[in-house]
Amino acid sequence: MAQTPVKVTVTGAAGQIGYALLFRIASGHLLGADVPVKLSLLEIPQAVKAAEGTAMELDDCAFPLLSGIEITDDANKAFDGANIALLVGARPRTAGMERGDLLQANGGIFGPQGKAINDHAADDIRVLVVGNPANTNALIAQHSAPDVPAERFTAMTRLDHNRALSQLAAKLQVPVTEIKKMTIWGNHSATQYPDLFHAEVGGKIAAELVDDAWLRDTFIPTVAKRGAAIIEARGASSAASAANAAIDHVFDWVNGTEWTSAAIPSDGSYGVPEGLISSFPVASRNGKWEIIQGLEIDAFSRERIDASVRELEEERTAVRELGLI
Ligand SMILES: NC(=O)C1=CN([C@@H]2O[C@H](COP(=O)(O)OP(=O)(O)OC[C@H]3O[C@@H](n4cnc5c(N)ncnc54)[C@H](O)[C@@H]3O)[C@@H](O)[C@H]2O)C=CC1
Ligand SMILES: O=C([O-])CC(=O)C(=O)O
Repeated sequence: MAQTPVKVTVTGAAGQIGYALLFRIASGHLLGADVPVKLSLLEIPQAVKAAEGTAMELDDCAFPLLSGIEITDDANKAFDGANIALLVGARPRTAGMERGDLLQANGGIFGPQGKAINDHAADDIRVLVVGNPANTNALIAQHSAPDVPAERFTAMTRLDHNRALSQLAAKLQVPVTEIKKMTIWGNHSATQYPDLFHAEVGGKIAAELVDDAWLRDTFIPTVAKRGAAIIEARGASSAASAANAAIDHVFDWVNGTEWTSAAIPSDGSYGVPEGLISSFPVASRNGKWEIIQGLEIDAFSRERIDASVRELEEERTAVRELGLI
């Protein structure tokens, strides 16, 4: 008998990341080439028609693994029975908007979506938040879903991880596949810390293969500010690379990996306050993320991890004060 399709809900489905993401989910890249999927697209009412257009194109691909598509502006329907939720739709910061306004606006999206997940999703629901500010949006959704195990709420730093791999590979003139144990720590923001002191290239520590000035003044800021550089160059934020990273995150979560980066709820490891959704070096075993333990953190790394974690704490305090968590 054919396997029951996995229900994948994508919010912001008519947006630019949605357009790059849906076709790869439907063609088997999210879960595997033998796993049938059912897509559920959640959009705001004004964008439902555009999502319907994307669904027409999905139909026109005749993907063998795509067993159905539903489109709605009702979160309760969209997450009903969902096994995977990709929360992409978010309120972008616009001119004149204060940080508090941005958090409040996103609270109005991620709070109700978290509740709908809580009330309607399947027991094995896994949530990846892509929409910015991703870590704190994930925290808001998680707090609105008290019946879902907290560790099922994650935020995306895989794009930062992939950017770090690519920058280092270009510098050392090696294929990305030669780089192991790359880590992004902290927030998906300019304070994130891409760590070369645990990354290895051909068995050697990456930080020892590059000069200090390049690591500090070129590598770290290039990775951390890559999102802004893409916006500057394209006139729009990263879309296909963000979709690709979302695919990588979920594929590894479900199918396993020995080392990558993901923002997951802290258990207090590495001095990151419990409950913050912060990026760590992680493995995925038996369908669960585990923080890789036992790494030595020197003073240089400590300072940078702490700075990014401080920003996450400030965001948590701000959403607490707004009553969003
Ligand atoms: N974590 C990461 O590494 C990255 C995160 N991003 C973030 O991803 C988000 C989406 O980016 P794009 O697709 O380029 O934006 P976009 O503006 O093209 O699309 C967003 C879509 O979300 C929809 N939407 C808004 N509110 C919604 C709601 N309540 N329910 C359902 N849908 C809703 C909009 O109608 C729109 O179609 C942004 O917040 C962006 O900053 C982008 C790149 C990387
Ligand atoms: O700032 C944005 O919207 C895009 C973003 O997160 C990234 O490219 O890392």
